[in-house]
Amino acid sequence: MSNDSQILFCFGSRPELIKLAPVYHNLKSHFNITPRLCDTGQQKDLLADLYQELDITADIRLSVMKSGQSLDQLIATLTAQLPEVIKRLHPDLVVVQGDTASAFTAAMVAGGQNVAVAHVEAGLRTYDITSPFPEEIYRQGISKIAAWHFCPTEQARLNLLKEGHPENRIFVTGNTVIDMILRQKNTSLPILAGRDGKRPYFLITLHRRESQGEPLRNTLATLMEFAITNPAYDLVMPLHPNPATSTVVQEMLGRHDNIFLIDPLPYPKFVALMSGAFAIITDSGGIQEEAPSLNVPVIVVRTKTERPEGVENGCLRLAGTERATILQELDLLIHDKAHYKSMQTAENPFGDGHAAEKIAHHLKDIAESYHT
Ligand SMILES: CC(=O)N[C@@H]1[C@@H](OP(=O)(O)OP(=O)(O)OC[C@H]2O[C@@H](n3ccc(=O)[nH]c3=O)[C@H](O)[C@@H]2O)O[C@H](CO)[C@@H](O)[C@@H]1O
Repeated sequence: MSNDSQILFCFGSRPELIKLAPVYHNLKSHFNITPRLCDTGQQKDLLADLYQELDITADIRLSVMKSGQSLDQLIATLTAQLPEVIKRLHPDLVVVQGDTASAFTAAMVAGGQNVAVAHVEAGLRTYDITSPFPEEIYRQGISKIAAWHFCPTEQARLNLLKEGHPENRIFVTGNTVIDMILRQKNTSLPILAGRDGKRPYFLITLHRRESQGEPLRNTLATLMEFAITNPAYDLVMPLHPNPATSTVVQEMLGRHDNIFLIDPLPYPKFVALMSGAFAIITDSGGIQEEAPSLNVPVIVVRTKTERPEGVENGCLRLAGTERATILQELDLLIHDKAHYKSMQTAENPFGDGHAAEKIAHHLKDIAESYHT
């Protein structure tokens, strides 16, 4: 590849940076290519420490967030600012990851400037644009624009083939988050004030937009009931900075002996917290992929998942957001040892830890083919 060839990564959230970091490091170490990085600023606070932890520096940091801003306003601001970035850097290829507003807008702007787009974590689908909302809209939109698709699983590839994408533009690589999790060094568990470290705990994260309102309240009331009736277990919950969820969580789960609400944790500490958990209750996407590599069962409090492979393999259970189904899954975990063991030992279908090197290899060839 000629030295002048340019790859630009555009991202804005914690999971995008976590999942793009292994690709970035592979391009640098195996091909001597340093991709340019444009951080849109969508989750500025969550990314602050992450750069240091991942040994990465962004070339461009936009500052697009305003308090109370809607996703439409964010997209409008990014649509106004990104063309200038792309014109100035003149990349041969723009790489986006996943399903955020930043990824969607970057793909749209790059596509509009006739710059090829490559999509990491392509082909995840529920085919319901209300769940996850608005991520399903963003990822379907990105697939329409992208010329190259890196799928974590064979199922994701089949989704894209069914939608008519050409076979020779789709690569099954595994998910880069597995590369990341397998390379995490053992970090000691964070000490939580007032918590006896010997008690088993459920780790909880909740932040999906479509759950806000009734589904979130149902889930939280159920978790409180579980905490009261099962005092031998602790519930530990790092709060997502989105006030729409954290305010309700504080109101409904605050001030209870075996419930610990904490600030978001730096990635290595969070991985340690996942590793030590009895089980995880979450609506996060990345955690559904990571936890099976740590042999920790996951209860997904969503009505749909775009990760059916995890349910089929037995590492994830889809509990929905209703009291009866959530309690049923939690009771099974604490009372049925064979069930717990089978979840704990189920194979992780989302990757083998070599996704990033495969993607980096393709990106190098692709960028070279576009370079003039
Ligand atoms: C619809 C959907 O599923 N979409 C997903 C969505 O992301 P998500 O739902 O996975 O987002 P979060 O749950 O916020 O982040 C998770 C990451 O954060 C780490 N973590 C967590 C708490 C903490 O205190 N400290 C941390 O370090 C954790 O280990 C994990 O790696 O967008 C991504 C980007 O496009 C997509 O890839 C992805 O499909």
